Amino acid sequence: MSKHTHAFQAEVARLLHLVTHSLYSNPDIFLRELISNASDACDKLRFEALADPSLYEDAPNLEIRVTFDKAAKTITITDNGIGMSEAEAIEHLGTIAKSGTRDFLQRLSGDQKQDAQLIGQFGVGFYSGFIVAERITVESRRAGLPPEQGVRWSSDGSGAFDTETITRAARGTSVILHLRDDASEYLNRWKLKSIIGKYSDHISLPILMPQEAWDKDKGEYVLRDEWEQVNAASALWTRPKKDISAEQYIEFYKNLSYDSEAPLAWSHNRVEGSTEYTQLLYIPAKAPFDLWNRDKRGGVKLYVKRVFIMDDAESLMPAYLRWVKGVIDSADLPLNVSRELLQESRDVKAIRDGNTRRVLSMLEDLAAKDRLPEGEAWEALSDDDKARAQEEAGRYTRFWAEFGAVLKEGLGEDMANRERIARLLRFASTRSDTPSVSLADYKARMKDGQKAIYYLTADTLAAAKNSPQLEVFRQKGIEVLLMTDRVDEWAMSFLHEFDGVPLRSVAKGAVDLGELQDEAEKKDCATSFL
Ligand SMILES: Nc1ncnc2c1ncn2[C@@H]1O[C@H](COP(=O)(O)OP(=O)(O)OP(=O)(O)O)[C@@H](O)[C@H]1O
Repeated sequence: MSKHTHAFQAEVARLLHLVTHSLYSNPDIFLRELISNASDACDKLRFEALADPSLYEDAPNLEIRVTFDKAAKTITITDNGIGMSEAEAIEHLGTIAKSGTRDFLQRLSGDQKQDAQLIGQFGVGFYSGFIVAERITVESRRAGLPPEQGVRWSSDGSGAFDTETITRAARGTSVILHLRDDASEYLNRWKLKSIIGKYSDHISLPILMPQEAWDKDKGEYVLRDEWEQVNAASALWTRPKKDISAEQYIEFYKNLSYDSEAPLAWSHNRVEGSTEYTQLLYIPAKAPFDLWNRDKRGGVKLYVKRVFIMDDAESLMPAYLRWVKGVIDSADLPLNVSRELLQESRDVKAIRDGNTRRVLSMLEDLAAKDRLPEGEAWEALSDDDKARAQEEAGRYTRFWAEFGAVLKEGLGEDMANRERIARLLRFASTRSDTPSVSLADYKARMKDGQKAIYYLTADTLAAAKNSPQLEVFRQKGIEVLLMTDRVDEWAMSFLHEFDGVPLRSVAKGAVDLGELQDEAEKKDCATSFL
């Protein structure tokens, strides 16, 4: 049972330094992170046990227990999930595997306040325990290994950690936080219970806490041996819509996405028919920093009958919608579905098409409500409706500023929905410096006799506006769309017309302004393009 000391990977050491040294804006999240790990560990066990049911040993009911000890100043979070072998503990708790956390480290600015906020947004998983703990001990035993092959991992969060082999009868993991003196407020049942209620209510496993009773002799509350479930423990998406409040949807989104901002919109549906599934999809308010990484598609989690299957369910969402977050729970897919199978499955294709259509209609809805109704239409609204309309106005503009450029990829990627995507596009133009002009707006104000929608691509708005190619259009009072995203030229090459009107780049040689131009002007114009 010898003890070994290991150095943390340099990146972990940096992260820990930050966690322990920065003023943390919301220390409560340590519990959310550790409960989420415990829940993941149970999901993993359930998944592995599909192939090998003996992994359940004699404890098939998966659960998470949270308790504390005032005298010892500890909080313990225990799960009976997959557990870790000694080698796994060394690897998983000593290095950072997640690319997200690495990106996070790269983005650190050195400004403590800003960086502390960033941690809040990302959540740094296990290491957030060090926000409140001066030492963390983890005791674990992997499902399937004998009790003598348990492990104790321990660290004070500076450069190194120790491991030793222990005997542990129960499968799974206990994370024991030895609290710092200034974190003793967490040695309180009510406090822990309310944090669990706030952040972890949706966790689909029971979270248990010991009950408390008044001890007359001691003159204080003491913990009893009886356990009480403190979360609702029904996966949020399985509950009927009418029983879920907006706050619960938003909190679930924050847990899912690590985004600190509320989403712009969500949509929750049970889809019935030849393929049955539940769909809960969110449109975030802010783009992630890795939006341009087309390979990264961790937004939508796939469950099969409430069993978590995989995280980066690429097959569930096309690349141009990779920023959508949410959950799909299918009743039809086999539980042991593999990545390869996912790609071939007709059910999955149906789910993906359904998701795409759903997101597009959420965006259409946001777009329709982006501007407040005017005149009589506005007057006709009740006060409640006016308030709602005011709240919803401007959301599509926000969406477009964050995600518009990625949505344009859809023109090239998703032929079936090209028309719908085209209606969602917004551009700056010779009439508007902000990207607020839709193709429909443009078409509605085309001049009599104008036969095409004109656009110009350039590196910047200033360059576009100063382009000599616009001169003739200005003279004729014809609006030109100004496009400055890198993706524009590529994307527009897929869009030849909109609602029966052809699209023309003003840069592509002589432009025929048709009846709007007399012959002499046409000649001038043609030479000016040579
Ligand atoms: N309770 C646990 N049971 C089993 N393994 C665990 C447990 N907690 C952590 N681990 C292991 O340690 C790894 C690192 O945990 P950490 O929380 O830092 O990152 P993560 O879980 O991968 O990411 P995140 O928590 O941000 O989703 C996990 O991926 C998992 O393999």
